[in-house]
Amino acid sequence: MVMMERQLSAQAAAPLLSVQGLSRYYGARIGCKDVSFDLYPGEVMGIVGESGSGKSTLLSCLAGHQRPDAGGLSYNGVDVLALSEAERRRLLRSDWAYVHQNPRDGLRMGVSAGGNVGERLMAVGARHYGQIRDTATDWLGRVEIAAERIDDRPSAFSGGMQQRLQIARNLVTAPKLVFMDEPTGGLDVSVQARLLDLLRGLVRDLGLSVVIVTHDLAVVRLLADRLMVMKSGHVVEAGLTDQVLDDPQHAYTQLLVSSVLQV
Ligand SMILES: Nc1ncnc2c1ncn2[C@@H]1O[C@H](COP(=O)(O)OP(=O)(O)OP(=O)(O)O)[C@@H](O)[C@H]1O
Repeated sequence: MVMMERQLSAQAAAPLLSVQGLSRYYGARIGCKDVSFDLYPGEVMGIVGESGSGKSTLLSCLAGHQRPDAGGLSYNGVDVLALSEAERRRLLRSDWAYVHQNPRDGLRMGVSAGGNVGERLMAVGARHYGQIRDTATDWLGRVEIAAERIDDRPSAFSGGMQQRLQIARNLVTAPKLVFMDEPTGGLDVSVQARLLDLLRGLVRDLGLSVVIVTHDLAVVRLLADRLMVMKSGHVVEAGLTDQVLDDPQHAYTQLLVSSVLQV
């Protein structure tokens, strides 16, 4: 037991996720190439770049949705690429979460809002119906969905509500690492701003470690501690978010930043 505690405290100073030389090809085409970074507990890493730069490919390799062709990936010191399918699924259920851009990809549309949140709790062992419903109600409140909507299906919700429900479904099991793919994309600007505020509060309150992909620099400015800029599958610049955005070194990052300023 003491040894386990020692191991855990040693891990607190170690990276949660460690990525080395990750590459993924689609035939001869580069999806992403030679990406390396460490993500520490409680840290938010933003990945930005134009369409086709490799953000989604990288995120799906990190989250275990596709297998990289080369490179290493370890989580809490465990070699993720060496896990069996069953072990990987357990990790995805217990420690990781994935927020899709389109809430329909991350929700079960035929199941009530409460059921969408509750079934995640059941997947990690919760059995007491009353407690599951109470926790689901609490989480609906945290994402600003009225408790009276608990039995409604997501199809009766607005896009912003659906996205907030997807976030509740993902965070209810207290994951340590959350992958987010354009979580505010496809929403009205005013809805985006509110959702972003909500996400920022949750990330801070829960001390989440996050890898977030977006093409929106305002999203990373608000959420990300660090930033990686991708172009044609490669990371062309990386650093603290404010540093990269206020003083971009690479010509492509300068272009990204200045094109936002001109809008
Ligand atoms: N399933 C696939 N088959 C073949 N090539 C693919 C596939 N998915 C992505 N690619 C290619 O890999 C490269 C990176 O694409 P990716 O979707 O990762 O970029 P992205 O930055 O996420 O773009 P977007 O912001 O538009 O989603 C592109 O050249 C793309 O054409």
